[in-house]
Amino acid sequence: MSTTLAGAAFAKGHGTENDFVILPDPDGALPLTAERVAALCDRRAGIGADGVLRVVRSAKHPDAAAQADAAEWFMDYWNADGSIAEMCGNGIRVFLRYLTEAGLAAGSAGTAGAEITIATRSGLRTGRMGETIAVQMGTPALLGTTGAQLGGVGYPGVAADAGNPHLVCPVPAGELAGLDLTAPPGIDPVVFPHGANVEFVTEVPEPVPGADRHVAMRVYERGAGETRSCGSGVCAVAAVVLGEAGETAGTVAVDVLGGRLTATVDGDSLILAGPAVIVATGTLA
Ligand SMILES: N[C@@H](CCC[C@H](N)C(=O)O)C(=O)O
Repeated sequence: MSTTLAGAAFAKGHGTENDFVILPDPDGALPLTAERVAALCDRRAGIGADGVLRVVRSAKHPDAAAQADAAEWFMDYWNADGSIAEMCGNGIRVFLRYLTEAGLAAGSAGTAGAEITIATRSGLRTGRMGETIAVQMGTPALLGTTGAQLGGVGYPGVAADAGNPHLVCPVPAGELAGLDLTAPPGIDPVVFPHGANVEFVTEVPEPVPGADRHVAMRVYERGAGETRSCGSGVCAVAAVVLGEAGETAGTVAVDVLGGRLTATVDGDSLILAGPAVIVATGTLA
């Protein structure tokens, strides 16, 4: 086993500009550490990304071996600061795009309409391939009211578990763009002992064809800072928006800084849909 990442293949991809370095590592042999992940994600001295997606055979990783019968591949997700997270909704779509473009998806799995199931630290997730990729994420659990502090202002919000922890805070129309997310919002460590991703969300009056509700969101991600999109955050936002309206079904269009995602809820089902592209491949020096 090598002691450095030198010579390792990589790809770079993004989903609504939530960007990732992808490391194909079928046997789980790369010596990945928090420091090396942070160096890869450094936007000046590294490749630059919000996180790393390591592509490992489920059978070869202790966090996924129990899922190996149902999913050949495990998304080993790391945040830009080197911390490990349980879930990444945009990461799943980029991971699936990588699998198909790299020829790692079995059979006809690369063709439009085909479904691919992968393992994550929060369990199995299945995506339907196409120009956009639609992933069955399951409905986040809503865990009650709490709040965030930003610039000395308190924002009441709802805690949600989308496989990873979220806090969804509605803000008045017109305030979203002016929020200063250069520093982490304050959150209650009792409610969030492992930190949280914080979404600020506001209604958008213009209707979106095919959607029942239209909102805009900005997010401060645990382990990455403000990012241009967060798929699991969109799931949490959709669950909160529909929940507060007393609805159990509907499609929510969510504008993020990097584009638009949709979340379609129907009972326990939540399908997150949006684009995912691979933009570069190379070899680490
Ligand atoms: N951007 C991701 C979420 C990545 C993990 C998150 N920062 C955490 O620590 O939970 C997404 O698209 O869901």
